Formats: sequence, C-alpha cells, structure tokens
Amino acid sequence: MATVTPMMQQYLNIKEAHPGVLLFYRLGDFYELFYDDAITASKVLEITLTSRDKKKDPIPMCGVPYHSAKGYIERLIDQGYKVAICEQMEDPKQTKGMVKREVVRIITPGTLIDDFGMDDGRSNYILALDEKSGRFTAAYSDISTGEIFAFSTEDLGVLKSEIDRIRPREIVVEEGIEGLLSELYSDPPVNTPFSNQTHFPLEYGADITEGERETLNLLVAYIRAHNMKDLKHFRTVEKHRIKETMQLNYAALSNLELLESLQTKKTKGSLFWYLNRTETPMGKRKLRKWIERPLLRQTAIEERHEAVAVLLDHFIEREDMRSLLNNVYDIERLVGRLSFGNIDAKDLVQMRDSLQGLPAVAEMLERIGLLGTPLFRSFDILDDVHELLADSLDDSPPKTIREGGIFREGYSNRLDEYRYISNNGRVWLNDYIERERERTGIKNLKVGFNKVFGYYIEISKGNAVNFDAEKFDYQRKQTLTNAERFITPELKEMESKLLSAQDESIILEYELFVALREHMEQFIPRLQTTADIISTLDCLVSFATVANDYRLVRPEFSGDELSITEGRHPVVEKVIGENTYVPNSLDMDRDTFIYLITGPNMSGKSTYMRQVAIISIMAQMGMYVPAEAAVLPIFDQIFTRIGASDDLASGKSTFMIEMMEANDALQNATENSLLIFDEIGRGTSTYDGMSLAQAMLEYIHHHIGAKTLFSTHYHEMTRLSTELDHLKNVHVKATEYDGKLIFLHKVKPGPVERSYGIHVAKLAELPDEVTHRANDLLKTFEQDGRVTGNQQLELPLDDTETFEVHPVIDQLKSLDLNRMTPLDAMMKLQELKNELEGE
Ligand SMILES: Nc1ncnc2c1ncn2[C@@H]1O[C@H](COP(=O)(O)OP(=O)(O)OP(=O)(O)O)[C@@H](O)[C@H]1O
Repeated sequence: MATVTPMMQQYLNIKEAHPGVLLFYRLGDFYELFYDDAITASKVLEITLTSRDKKKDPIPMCGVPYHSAKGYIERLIDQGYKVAICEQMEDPKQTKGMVKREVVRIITPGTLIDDFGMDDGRSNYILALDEKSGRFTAAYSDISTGEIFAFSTEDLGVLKSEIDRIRPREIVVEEGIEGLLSELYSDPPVNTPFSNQTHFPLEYGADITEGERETLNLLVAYIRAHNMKDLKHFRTVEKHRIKETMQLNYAALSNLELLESLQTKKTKGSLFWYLNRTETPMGKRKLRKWIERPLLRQTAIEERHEAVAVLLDHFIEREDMRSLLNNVYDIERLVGRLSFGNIDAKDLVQMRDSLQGLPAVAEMLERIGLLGTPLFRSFDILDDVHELLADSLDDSPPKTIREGGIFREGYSNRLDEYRYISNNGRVWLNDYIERERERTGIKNLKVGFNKVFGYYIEISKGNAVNFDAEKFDYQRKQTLTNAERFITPELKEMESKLLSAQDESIILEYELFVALREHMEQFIPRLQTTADIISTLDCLVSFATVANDYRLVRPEFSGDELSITEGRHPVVEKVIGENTYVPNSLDMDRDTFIYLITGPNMSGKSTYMRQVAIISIMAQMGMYVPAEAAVLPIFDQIFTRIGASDDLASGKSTFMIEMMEANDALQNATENSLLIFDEIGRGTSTYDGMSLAQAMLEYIHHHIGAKTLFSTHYHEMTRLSTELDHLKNVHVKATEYDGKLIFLHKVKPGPVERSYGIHVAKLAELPDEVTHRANDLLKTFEQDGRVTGNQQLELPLDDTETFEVHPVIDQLKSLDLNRMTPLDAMMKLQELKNELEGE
C-alpha cells in the first residue's frame, strides 16, 4: 500500500473513529470529503468529483466552501445521511506542522438543534426503541425544544401506530433488535443500532417504568454521542399515554387527509391547512399534535371548547392577541439554543421581544375571563426576565458574540469606561493634531494609522527638510517619496490606551455575554411553561378565528348519540366554496349504528363519510365543527378503509392492504369506535368482494356495534337492511337530465334507484364509441336478466361464474321461509318465475 501523507493519515484516523458518517474535513476555506464519502456526496449533491494525488495513487475527493456548507449539509441530512464536522482547532498561520483537527459535531436527522434544515412548523423527533421479552419500550424527544417522552406496549400494532404518529426523523434501536424495524416497516426511517450502559440523570414523571428508563438512557446516550453538548433543557420525562387520546393509525391519518393531501403530499388541502391560523411556530407545532391526538376526556375537551367560545365572543381582544402573538418568536427552540450554549445576542433580543407583549396578553386574558381557567392558570409573564434582557441588550447586536456591540450603556461601568476611551479617541486625536500643528508651525501635519507601526504623524517632504525632529521629540519611522513619518511618546501612549480599550471592551463584552447566558439558564423551566401556554393560546385563537370565518358550531357530547345536522366537509367546502357545498345530516344511536351508503361514483359518498370522521376529530380536538348542530359520542378510535393506498414498496397488493386495514378495524374496534369502510371488496372479483363486504358488515353488526359508515357499489347489499336491524340504507342522490348526470350530493334515506356508471364514464370523456357500446351492452345484459337495472355494470368473468351465482338462486337462498306467509311465498315464486322466463 502506498504511504499516505501525514494529513491523509490524520484524516484516516478521524474517519476510523467516526464510522457510518460523512466526514466534512476542514481544509482552509473548504470542507473536503475523500474516498467513498466523496463519491456519495458528489452524487447526492451533484458536485464535481476530483481526486487528490492524481499521479501516484488518486484519492476520490470533493469539497464545498465552508461559508456555503449549510445548504449542502441540509441536503445530505434530508436524504437521511449523517454528517460529521471536523474543524481546524488551531490557526494554520500560527502553527508549525500539522494543524490539529477534531470532530466538533455530528449532525443526524434526529439530533438537530434549531439549525440545518429544520422545519419550524414540525416537531423533530428522535426515537429510541427496545424490546425485552415481548414488551416494546420507546423513548422519544425533540432535542430542539427539550420535550421528552416514554411509553411501552406489548402490542406490535399499537407500537407501529404510535410511531407512525410521532413520525421520528431518526430511530435508535438497541443493538440486536434491528429486525424489529423491518417488521414494522418495509422501508424503515433512518436508524442506527446503538447500545449503552451508562445512566443519565433525568427527571422522571410519574409511572416511568424501569424498562422505559433504560430506553431513555439509550436515547440520551446516543444524543450525547452526537451532539456533545449539554442537555440542560430536557424537561421532566412524560409518560406518553396511549390510552388518553383517540387512536388514529397511519391509514386514518393519511386517508382523512388530516396533515397533508393524499394526492400532493402537501399541507394544502388538509385539515391542518384549514385550521392553521396560528401566529407562532410553537402554535403551529402544537396544532399538529392536537390534530394527531384528539382527546378522550370530556372535561379536557370542553375546556378548549369553552375557551374558543369566549374568544369567539371577543373579536377585538382576539385580534389584538393575534397581533401580539405575531411578535413572539420560537421561544421553545430559543430555549434549546440557550441550553446548548449556542444562543447569540440576536437570539436573546428575539427572546426579549417575544416576552415584551406578554403582560398585555395576560391583561386581555384576564379581561375576558380566561386567565383563571385551568388552561392559562400558570401563565407566567416573565417580566423579570424581560426586564433583565431589556436593560442589558443593545437593540441590534451583531450575530457574532466576539465583536462587541452587544450591551447597552449603563449595563457595566467598566465597559462604559472602555467605550468612552475608544469613542473619545477621535476627539483626542483631532485635538492633538491641532496642538502639534501649532507647536511645530507645520499647517499640513497629519495623523495616520497603519498596521505595521500604528499611529504616526506625517509631514510633507517640503516641510520635513528643515524640520528639527529632536527638538519636538519626534522619532523618524519611515521615509516616503514625498513625506516623512514620525511617532511621539505621547501619541504612542494614547495609542496603546485606545487600542487596548477597544480590545478590552470586546473581551469584556464576550465575558459578560457568557455570564448572562449562564444566568439565563435558571429561567429555562419558566420559559418552557410560558412557551407551552402561548402555543395553546395560539391554537385556540386560531380555532376561534376559523370558527368565526366558516360559521362553525360548538358540538355537544351525549353518550351514544351521533347526530349531525347539515354537516359539511370543512376542506372540500373551503375548496369549492360554501355556496356550492351541499350539507348533509346523519342520525345514529344504539338502534341504528350502520349506514349502508349507495350512489353513483363521484356523487359524494366518500366526502360524506370523511366529513363525519373529520367532524368527530375536530370536536375531540376541542374545536368547533362545520354543521348547524352536532351531538356526538366520544370516539375511542377511528378506523378507515378508504381508496387504494398502494404500498408498492412493501410488495403487498392493493387488495392485501385493503384486507389488512379492514382486519385492523375488525380486530380492534369497540362499540365506541367509528368505522369508515369505503367500497370494501373492490379489489377482487365481484362475488368475492360482495361476500366479504357482507360478512364484514354482519360481523360489525353482531359483534362490534361500532358506528359504521359503509359505502358500496354492490347494490344487492342494500337488501341487508331487512336482516340487520341496526342497519339503515341511505344513498347520495343524483339525477338524469337531458341525458346528462346531475350530482345533487344530497344524502337521502333508502338505497339508490339505479346505477350511473356509464354516465360517469361519459363525464370522464371516454370516447363516445366506448360509452355507446357500453350502453348497448348494458341493455342486452338487462334484457338477459343477468343484470337488473339496479345493478352496477359488472361484467361476469365467465359463464360458469354467472351460472353458479344466478341472481334467482341467490334470492332463493336468502328467503326466510319461517317468516313468510303462504301468500308471500306464492308471490315470490311468481316473481322469480317471471324473472327466469324473461331470460
Ligand atoms: N356535499 C357535497 N357538496 C358539493 N360537492 C360535493 C359534495 N360531496 C362531494 N362533492 C364533490 O364531488 C366530488 C366527488 O366526491 P366523492 O369523492 O366523495 O365521491 P364518491 O361518491 O365517493 O366517488 P367514488 O365512488 O368515485 O369514489 C368531490 O370531489 C367534490 O368536489
């Protein structure tokens, strides 16, 4: 092997100590990457790959300028890579031989601290995972804010659904159980096997178990290994209580488009988009959490409703509070930076400005009667902290803390003195020039400054010829073509005062800043409490604003009743306009808890079903709902089986996923759950699908008793209402006019009268030839009796299948002879015979 240069040897040593990360090795004004790192980075970042030691033994290399490295690092982190920053620890100009270099930080997606590619509207969680004898424990934290939680469960499904909601950017798995992740995900998020024996002192909330503590230690050890900084802002570890919030699995979150649109994967078009009028990043993050975790405890829900009611009633205060909140920066993440010791003076000015409006906010809360309520009771306006910052910091300090200019006059006597000297240096110099001109009689005498010998006096050649330097105590320093330069003891004495005053004041400001920063640390818990209350207020003010703009109403809770009068789907209504949207009602109770919904494609079946789920979620978040009135139960879980959520990466077919989602619902739903089943069985052949759909409905009807909205295009299923007492048929009305299909979007009792598949196909602008032919075929099928006018156009796969399940046989099978009078039986027989004769 070729010998490597000392520098490359240093690189290799550092690289070896940090496996699994891309090493950004500082070389002058660049970060360089070598070997495989260079190949990877050049591909991901689309930068040129070159090589070092081109002749002998080329080493692949690429680099990015250090001042623009941030953007590159963000891209790598975003792609799931980890980056180690290796800095020069000495000034190369003043070092002989190799410059010392060290890794100062390892950046991974889960260990960001309010920098590199962080979305301020989202929590940035890192999660640690362990399993011991069938029990899974998880601990997670957003390091930028210091939140930290733990939970455990024996149910793999619950574990997955919780992790899906936490959406960690990075997972740390206890060494040896890596396999667990592939059980949970076909394409697991960024993850690292890690192990730890050390114990870290954390404050534990009630009920944190021994196993959870171990996982917390794993989490903290990993974070420390990567960030190498203090974690003073970690809050008390809270138990993540699975049972205290409504269960929503990943399917429900995405199908109901709670946080992002299914189609675009963007926020626009989601419930979050509809609800978000928050003014602060903290409020935005909290709103997300509230959407993901609707509440179960009625008093907690009603506390929020009550606050929204009050805020709705006080338009002026609400608007005033919005503009005050608008001036509040991300206190949570500023606190994170404070704890990591990388907060700067500009950040502290943001902190000061954030606190400034708090007394006014408190005063308004008091005036409208909210300050004493449980949500706001511990609101701390932090006036002492505000005063401290207001009295100390300059209004526009520089970003760096090594340049001075941070503190206000009057904060430190010593600093004021230094500043006086350096500020008054100019005045002194002007005065000195005047004096020297007079003393020497040279009118064009000047004072200048250069780096080599500091302040000097300059006399033009003409005047210098007869100048008696000694007499005036001038010492010659430099001769130029047309001038002579001198220094004097007086000038030199003042110079050292001036220069050192400036240096001293910068050093002093730095020291004062570090002291202020340390002093501020004691306020971390109070700042966090206030930040939490501010974010709650931000969400509730946002709720009231939305409730006002879209005419929402306060829902009521009453055990078993689910009654929505003229409900609307908030997002669809917002998109198509309130005048176009057709509201629909629903009335369920213990007697009627299943709605079987029929209607042509595109008529609004899905929208109707989703609207019921979204109204329930909004209500349990503490929000008002889009309806004329709503009396709701408190749902423990909402399950959805909607559309084709293809998971191609998993290698599972659409139908398989459909069945898995249905199974999840059937296994876990209770009578307090809400089930949304949209055209179940669509992914398989007609009779398979129909049988499965019916069997599932029966199961829900007999064994679960959950409130269920079940849409189907199998018209035959509408007959079930005669057998299943708790099932009611409804349909979404459409009508035909002038050969065209008009969607009325109105939900009416009873099954749909006929199918409109071909009309919908026309709307999709299929070639006329195809739709005409389909119409003809339909007529033939109808005449054949193979399809009744009521059925959807479903082409039988082959003749055998048609024969086996002839509709007449099907009807015969479903007859309950014990319940029929002889006359009924006669009539039915006649009807069946007619049907057969028509064939
Ligand atoms: N209540 C309503 N008022 C006005 N327009 C509506 C309403 N409900 C639905 N729509 C409109 O109809 C479109 C189709 O609705 P939706 O997807 O719910 O139909 P669907 O019956 O479930 O269709 P498919 O069976 O093809 O899935 C929606 O995108 C929306 O624009």
